[in-house]
Amino acid sequence: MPEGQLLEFSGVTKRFGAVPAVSGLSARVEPGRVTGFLGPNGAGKTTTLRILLGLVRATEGHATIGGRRYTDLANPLQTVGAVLEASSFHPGRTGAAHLTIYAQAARIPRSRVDEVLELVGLTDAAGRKVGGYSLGMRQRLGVAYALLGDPGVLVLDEPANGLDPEGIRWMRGFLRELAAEGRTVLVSSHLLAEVQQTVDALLIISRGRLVFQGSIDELADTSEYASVVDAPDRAALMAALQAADVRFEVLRSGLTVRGTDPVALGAIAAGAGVALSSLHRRGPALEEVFLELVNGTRVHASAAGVVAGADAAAAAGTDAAAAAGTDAAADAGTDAAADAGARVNGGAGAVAGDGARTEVPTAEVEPGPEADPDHEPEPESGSEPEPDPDPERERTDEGAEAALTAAALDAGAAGAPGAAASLGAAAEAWAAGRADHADEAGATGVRGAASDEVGADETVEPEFVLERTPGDEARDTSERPLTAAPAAAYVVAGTGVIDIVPAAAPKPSDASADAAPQADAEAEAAPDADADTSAGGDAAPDAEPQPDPWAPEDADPDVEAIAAVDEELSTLEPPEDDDRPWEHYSKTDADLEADAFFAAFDSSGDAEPDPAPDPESGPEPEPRPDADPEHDTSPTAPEAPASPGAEASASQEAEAPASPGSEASASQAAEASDPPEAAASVTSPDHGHASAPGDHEGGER
Ligand SMILES: Nc1ncnc2c1ncn2[C@@H]1O[C@H](COP(=O)(O)OP(=O)(O)OP(=O)(O)O)[C@@H](O)[C@H]1O
Repeated sequence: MPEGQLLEFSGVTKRFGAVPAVSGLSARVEPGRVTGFLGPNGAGKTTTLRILLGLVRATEGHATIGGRRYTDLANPLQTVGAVLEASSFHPGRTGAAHLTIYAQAARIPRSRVDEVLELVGLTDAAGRKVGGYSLGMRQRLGVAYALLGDPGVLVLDEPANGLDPEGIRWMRGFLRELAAEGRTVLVSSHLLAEVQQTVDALLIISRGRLVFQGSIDELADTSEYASVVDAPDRAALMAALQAADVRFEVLRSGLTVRGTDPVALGAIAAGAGVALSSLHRRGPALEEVFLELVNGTRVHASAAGVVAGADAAAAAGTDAAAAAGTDAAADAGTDAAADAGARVNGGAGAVAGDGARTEVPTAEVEPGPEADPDHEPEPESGSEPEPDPDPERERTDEGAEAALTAAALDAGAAGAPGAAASLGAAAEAWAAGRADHADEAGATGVRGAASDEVGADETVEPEFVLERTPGDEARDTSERPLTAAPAAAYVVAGTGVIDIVPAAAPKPSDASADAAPQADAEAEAAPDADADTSAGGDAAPDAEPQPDPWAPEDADPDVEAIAAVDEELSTLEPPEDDDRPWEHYSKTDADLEADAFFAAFDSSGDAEPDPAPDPESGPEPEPRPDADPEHDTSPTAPEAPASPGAEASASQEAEAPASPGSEASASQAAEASDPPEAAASVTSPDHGHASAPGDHEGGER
């Protein structure tokens, strides 16, 4: 039986620029229980969980799992199963293929895939592509992924999202079972009602601060509770209570007693031989208590030290002021003063939950008593960050850090041979590369490698996925030569769910590592063999012959194995009962002809012939009488959009409409000649690294 581990947060603070996402959070999460991690939107739950999972670096403090930081775990996948969001699975892979690939990378027996699919009730849908899964099915798949390594710790971010009532009931029972087995289960939610029936313990945060820690029973003060008792013979009951010196109020619903709990009342009635018709405890609605805690009008002793200096901003109901924070306060290390509502002038930048930068309206907050400059903020319990023993951790390049994290995350075991090791090494190669070029992160458009600045998307999702911007090619080849292209790399979604990206074979003229995500996208297209995959097929005759990353002699053996698993487990045809047939639509010959016909008109206005075609790029493409789907899915296709050669190909493709019969390639070129779009599809936060099934499935719509 897997062993649950104690999770500890010690003075965890995270600031994104001026935005304090988490402030001095100290808490414990015990094994053998389901712990709810509650807070309103933007309270800092996800950030805290990401810190726990090593996906985000804490500004101060640390979080440990069984006394170790995540990055120090020997077998992370077997220790912690985590799902931070349900949507980051590649839509072109089947549920079974996803899990099999992760299992393989972590050296988990393949039989475990069937087990976890069964556990989450997805056996029947195992062979369907995730693009056709409902949100609830993705949640289940996320849980299956988390359980793959049979870990003792489960960390689930809003697992009930998207589940129907039956699914929510299932999830509740399932989590309780896992906790009953001794595992540590930490579940976030922004609704108390959602977790109320499931959790044994609660952590509640508001604006990054812990405001409650304890059991649900402890949420309200015992003095706020009353017992209501009644009996068919009410007079006899009243006499019994009076004899026991218990004061009561007579209401229509029964006798209301304060200060005596229901057990004691039951005993008194039993002692007097009075049969009861009702006995229950009545207290303030827990939802109200929760709201009061998060808006700062109620302070609970369990977090008294942490929330000391009651938050004037909260009292004034000015969330914006709290979110804005003040640099001055942060600099002075007086978070309490910042929250107390030091006057904030001007709008402040903040990042919305979806990662988009938004302007927080100016909030003028009169300083409350705690904003008094003489006011000494109370020390936060346990918030003193321990000095980090490892100076390496002090590096500010979060991209590199995240790469290392990812390497550890899925490698299964440090130094594990085979796929896990080679993939981990690849991630480390990236990490090293990023560390050396941290200052270039913004310029090269590597998302997630930026600093803590507000607006920087610091999630780890794209750490190994380059969004190419014009000029990247030059930097890639001259300023950042890679001595060896990684055999494969990870794509870590912002959610923490990881995908494995086989990379293109190294090639001097190409930053081959950059092609990896595209290769992944195309890898998905390959089994489907659809017609208008990309312009790569047409580009092939013009460009230098490219090594085929999928040819057996060029492919890393492990990558090949992964591709084989993919192919084996991917259904080429949707099942008959498929409820999303459009996800699997493949273009017919007639569709292709129509595309070609209209593309000729479109291109005549949009795609000007290139007056000076690059002489290096080879001869004009041969006009083709028709668009040959086989040709379009040429193995060289993966490299075209992401490599420098692709631009040359694309510009040549723009000429194609002038050549009779080449309209089909023109339409494909139009799709391929927009590298930023291709890059965006690789790093979409909604899909981890793919924006839509059609992007990867050879023109499926
Ligand atoms: N990468 C980032 N860059 C800048 N600010 C961020 C970033 N990630 C989170 N934040 C900010 O940190 C705060 C906490 O966000 P977080 O996502 O942790 O909250 P949450 O409690 O999980 O919210 P929700 O319930 O809406 O998911 C918010 O103000 C958010 O805008």
